[in-house]
Parts: sequence; C-alpha cells; structure tokens
Amino acid sequence: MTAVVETEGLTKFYGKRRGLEDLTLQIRPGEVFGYLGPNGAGKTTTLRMLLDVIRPTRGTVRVLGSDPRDASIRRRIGYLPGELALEGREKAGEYLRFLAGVRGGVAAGRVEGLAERLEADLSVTMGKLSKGNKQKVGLIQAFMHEPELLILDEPTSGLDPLVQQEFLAMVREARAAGGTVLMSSHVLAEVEHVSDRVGIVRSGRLVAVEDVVALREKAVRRVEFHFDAPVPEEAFRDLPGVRDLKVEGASVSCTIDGRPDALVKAAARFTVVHMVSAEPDLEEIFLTYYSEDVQHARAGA
Ligand SMILES: Nc1ncnc2c1ncn2[C@@H]1O[C@H](COP(=O)(O)OP(=O)(O)OP(=O)(O)O)[C@@H](O)[C@H]1O
Repeated sequence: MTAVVETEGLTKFYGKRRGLEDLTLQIRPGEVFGYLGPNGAGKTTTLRMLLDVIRPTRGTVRVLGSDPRDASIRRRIGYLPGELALEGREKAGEYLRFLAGVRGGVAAGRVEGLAERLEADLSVTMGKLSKGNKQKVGLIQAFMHEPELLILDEPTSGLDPLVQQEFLAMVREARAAGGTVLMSSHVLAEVEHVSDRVGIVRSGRLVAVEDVVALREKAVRRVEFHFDAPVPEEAFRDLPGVRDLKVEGASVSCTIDGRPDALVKAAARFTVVHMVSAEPDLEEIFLTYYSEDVQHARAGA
C-alpha cells in the first residue's frame, strides 16, 4: 500500500531556528491522522512543506506519490492554511465559485450544502468576515472538490462546538468516501474522536505516533458499578488492570488501567442497576507517557 504522505528525515530550519527536525512519517490511504502539538511545535512548518509553500532544509517528502512541487497534484488536495488571508470586497460565495472553477469544477449544490451545514453566510464580503466565518469559508474551499487528501491546519480553531461537530462529521464522510485526512490541532480532545492515529510533535520533533484505539486502552479511567444488592469483594479482587478497588455494600468503584473487559465480566455476574465510566483523559496520558520523550526532545533542541 503506497503511503499518501511520506516524509523521510524532513527538516526545516529558519536560519538557525529549528522549525522541524528529522520527521519520518507515513500517512496511510483512508486514515484520519491527528497531528498534535503545542504552539510553535512545528505543525504548520510540516504542513506547509507538504504543499510546497515552503521548502525543506533537508529530507524528502512525497505527497500522493509525487514531489509537492508537482502542480498536477494540487487539485487532488484540499488545504486549509493555518492563517487564512481572505480579504477584499468580493463576496465569499463569489470567491468560492471562482476557486471551484480553477479546480476544474465542483458538484452542483456542494458549496451551498457545506455552507448550510457549517452555518456560513456566503453573502458577506471577504474583508468583513468574522474569524469564525473565515474559518468556515476556508473549510468549504478545502472540502468542496471532494479531494483525495485533506490537509487541515488547526481546522477547529474559531468554530463553536456545534459547528465543530458538523466539521467532524464532514471528516468522517471524507474518510468513508475513501479520502485521507491529515489535520493539526493543539487540543487532543478536538481530534481524538475522529482520528485513527495521532502523532505528537514537540519542539520540532515527532515524539510519538499512536493508534487512538490503543491509546484509549492505555488510558486510566474511573469506573463505578451499582448493584441491586450487596456484592462480595472477592468477586472483584485481583482483576487485571483494576486498582484502588472499593466495595461498599451494593457499590463498587475502582480505577481501570487498560481494557475493562475482566471488570465488566465480573460485574455481569450480578444485577447492575447503574454504571458510571469517565472518559479516559488522553491529555493526561500525553503528559505522563511522553514526558521522557519530551525532555529528550528538549535536551536535543
Ligand atoms: N517564517 C518563520 N521564520 C522564523 N521562524 C519560524 C517561521 N515560521 C515558524 N517559525 C518557528 O518554527 C517553529 C515551529 O513553528 P510552527 O508555526 O511550525 O509551529 P506550530 O506547531 O504550527 O505552532 P502554531 O500552532 O503556533 O502555529 C517555531 O519556533 C516558530 O517560531
């Protein structure tokens, strides 16, 4: 299977300042890849090199099997830049129609459909668009031609929660249609529900690439069960991954590390009347699991 995006030792220095160093990464066809890192980590630098907006200091990069300099791949990509320069007196709708023409046409009603979903007003002139509306116009132009590859720099920034949900639905649809999505964010919670894998970049270095399902399995979460009658403590003792067990009458609470399977099966032997399981806090994992890598990366800076 040929990677949709493939980089090897990709490095960018701005003078002496490190933007990104030694990135080796493959994005597989049909996956949603969340590219995460704090401000200044090197996300925008990476994405810009994939689009040939800036050129690498060293290393190689292939996008859709070609060199990013190859202009023929552009219309197969939808790109949302981190900083959108949308200015002027043209109406947003006119601008999008113009872009649609440049890209060789867009399905009828597609722009209007996306605008409706994102609640974007296309009758506003570009110079007068609010930050949120600019972001929506940016998203529409990235998605409208149903590209094979979407490269989205901080796509959720400036969107209110309901519109964020709609955006995530658009990402899922793009994947269902066979597309590949690479999107950056500095907030894991905004991308974890839609990403298949996440990569974490800090101080210009990729410190981890993880499968989101595996990551969730690693996560620690609080679980509570309430039964219709008191339960014996022995039934829950020494279960794999179970810690801080408390059995009080008809209630059991504990922390579960990894898969909850054994605990759920133990609980299922009694009558469960209520259950609470907190979402695993993946942000917490990043801070704990990768702290050594982070320190290592910093030391190398
Ligand atoms: N044009 C530039 N000239 C000099 N340094 C730059 C330039 N662009 C980025 N940098 C530096 O490169 C590093 C990585 O920046 P980059 O914008 O790629 O990070 P980022 O992860 O996208 O962060 P943000 O979310 O803040 O945009 C930072 O130290 C930044 O200051």
